[in-house]
Parts: sequence; C-alpha cells; structure tokens
Amino acid sequence: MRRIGVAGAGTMGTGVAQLFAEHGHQVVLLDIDPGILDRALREIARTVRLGPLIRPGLPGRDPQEVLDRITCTTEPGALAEIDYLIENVTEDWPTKCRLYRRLDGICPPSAVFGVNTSAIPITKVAGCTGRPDRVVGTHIMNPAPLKPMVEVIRGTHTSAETIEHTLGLFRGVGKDCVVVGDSPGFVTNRVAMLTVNEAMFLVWEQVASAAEVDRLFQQCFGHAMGPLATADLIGLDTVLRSLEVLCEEFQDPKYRPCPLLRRLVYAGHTGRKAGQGFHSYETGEPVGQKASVMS
Ligand SMILES: NC(=O)c1ccc[n+]([C@@H]2O[C@H](COP(=O)([O-])OP(=O)(O)OC[C@H]3O[C@@H](n4cnc5c(N)ncnc54)[C@H](O)[C@@H]3O)[C@@H](O)[C@H]2O)c1
Repeated sequence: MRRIGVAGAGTMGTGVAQLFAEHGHQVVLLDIDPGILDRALREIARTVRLGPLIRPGLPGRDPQEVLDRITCTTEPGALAEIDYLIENVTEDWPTKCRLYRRLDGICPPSAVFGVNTSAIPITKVAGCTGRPDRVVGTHIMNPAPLKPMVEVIRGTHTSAETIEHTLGLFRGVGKDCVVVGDSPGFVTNRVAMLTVNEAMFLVWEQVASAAEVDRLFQQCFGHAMGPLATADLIGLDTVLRSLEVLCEEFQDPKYRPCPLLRRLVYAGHTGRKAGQGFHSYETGEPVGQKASVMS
C-alpha cells in the first residue's frame, strides 16, 4: 500500500483516484475547487457501484470502502507525506509549473512526480522542480480505471530507478506500460491530436457530419469510437490546449486548431462532461446531433 497524491480532480483525476483507491492505496485528492472534489467523490461512488456492469468478470467492490481510502483537500500541504504524485491539473503551462514549484517544496524529496499531461514535454516539467531524476511522464488513458495501457515517458533526466518504480506501481494496479522517449504529445497524442483535428476540419468544411465521420472510422477501420466521439470524451477544452501546446512546441502550423473546435469551447460545449460537444450526451448517450454552434 502506498500513499498516492492525485492533483486535479477533473476528468482524469477522478478516474486516477478511483483506480488507486480500488487497488488498496491511500489517496490524497487535491483540487482548487471543493465543488469539483464533491463531484469527483459522487462520480467514483457511481462508477464503483456500476463496476460489475461496466467491467464484467472483475470483482465487484464496495463503494464506501473505496471512498474511505480517499482524502479530499484544497490544501497542497496535505500532500506532505505522499510516496508518489500523479498530477492531472488543467493542461496549461503556467498552472502546471506553479503547482510543481509549490509541491516540490512540500512533498518528500524521495517522492516521484508522475506527470499526466496530454502534450507538454516531461523535461520541461522536470525543470520546474529540484528532482528532475524523479519526474516521469505517466500518460494515463481515459477512463483511467478501464484502459489497460499507460504511456510512460522518460524525460532527459528521468532515472532508471524512477522508471522501474513507475512500472511496478502501474503493474500493481493492472496496467501494462510502454516506455517512450520525450517529445511533445509523446507517441499517442502527437498522432491522435492531428487525426481528431483533421476530422473537425471535415465537419467545419461540411464534407460530412460528425456522426458520419465517426461512423466511417468505426465501420471502415473497426475503431471502437470515431475521432469526434473520442475528442468529446477527452474534453474539447483539453484537446484545444493540447493542439496549442503541439503548435507552439513544434512551431508547425499543421497542429493549428480547427476554428470549429475553438467555437465549441467558447460556447461551453466541451464534450461529454458538458453534455454537448460534437455529439449530444443529454440523455447519457451520444445521439450524433449537430450542435447549434456548428451551423
Ligand atoms: N481528458 C483526457 O482524456 C486526458 C487523458 C490523458 C491526460 N490528460 C491530461 O490530464 C490533465 C487533466 O485533464 P482533465 O481532462 O482531467 O482536465 P479537467 O479540466 O477535467 O480537470 C482539471 C482539474 O484541475 C484542477 N486544477 C486546476 N489548477 C489546479 C491546481 N493548481 N491545483 C489543483 N487542481 C487544479 C481544476 O479545478 C480541474 O478540476 C491535463 O494535463 C490533460 O492534458 C487528459
């Protein structure tokens, strides 16, 4: 059993806290917003309760036992005794850098910092700390309790010991890992963000509707979800920020975000978490409706 600090209780932090608490770890869950922490606990209770339906074959768990392992806080000082941090705050460089500088002075020097970013280089994050050898990319897929693979990113200074420690931690919660080198977007998002952005341009140019684009990917290529439903699941605000990071880091306009993506984010239609993105989720399931801001 380890003490895991989880920073950020949004889409990713909620799933990461659940994953570690379900496997018997003590979790300290940090966010700046108490309302988001309350929502995270409600969501974890709901998902654990539905576990046997969502994950057939896996043992059912008692939601209260899982919740009892999670301590919520808005105070970074509560992470003073953790063994391992998994950071999932907003994909915004000043926000992440400020938090790493603060936590570097709070968390034990031996603690490893796992960076769950979509695109920011791990070596850049490590530069905000005095422990660059103990900073490693832990790109966890969404939803964290369900996806079997973690992309582990070795920054310039990440030590072999930190990589081994990280692989052991994730294997212990049932995840497989692939270790890759450092690059903006790593392997997965350097490719995936281009794909989802190009799919958005197809809708923007009225070549096809969002539902048609997704159906083609599902039925021609056998993908479980099309690129626009995937973008909705990630969160369109996070997709936009990730494309901006890729554009800035590579200085390559091929990553310029589609104007339709910006418009949806400005309208608050950030995808599944908002009930509306490229698809509508008001009934709990995508129906492939056109968002009004698209026309
Ligand atoms: N959504 C995905 O599918 C996905 C997948 C892998 C990685 N990521 C990465 O994970 C990170 C979080 O993404 P998300 O989708 O969960 O975003 P989100 O917007 O749902 O959640 C971010 C949370 O961070 C909190 N936060 C902001 N500043 C904070 C601070 N200083 N201290 C503590 N909490 C703070 C916010 O209140 C919010 O609850 C991003 O870096 C993103 O790129 C996202």
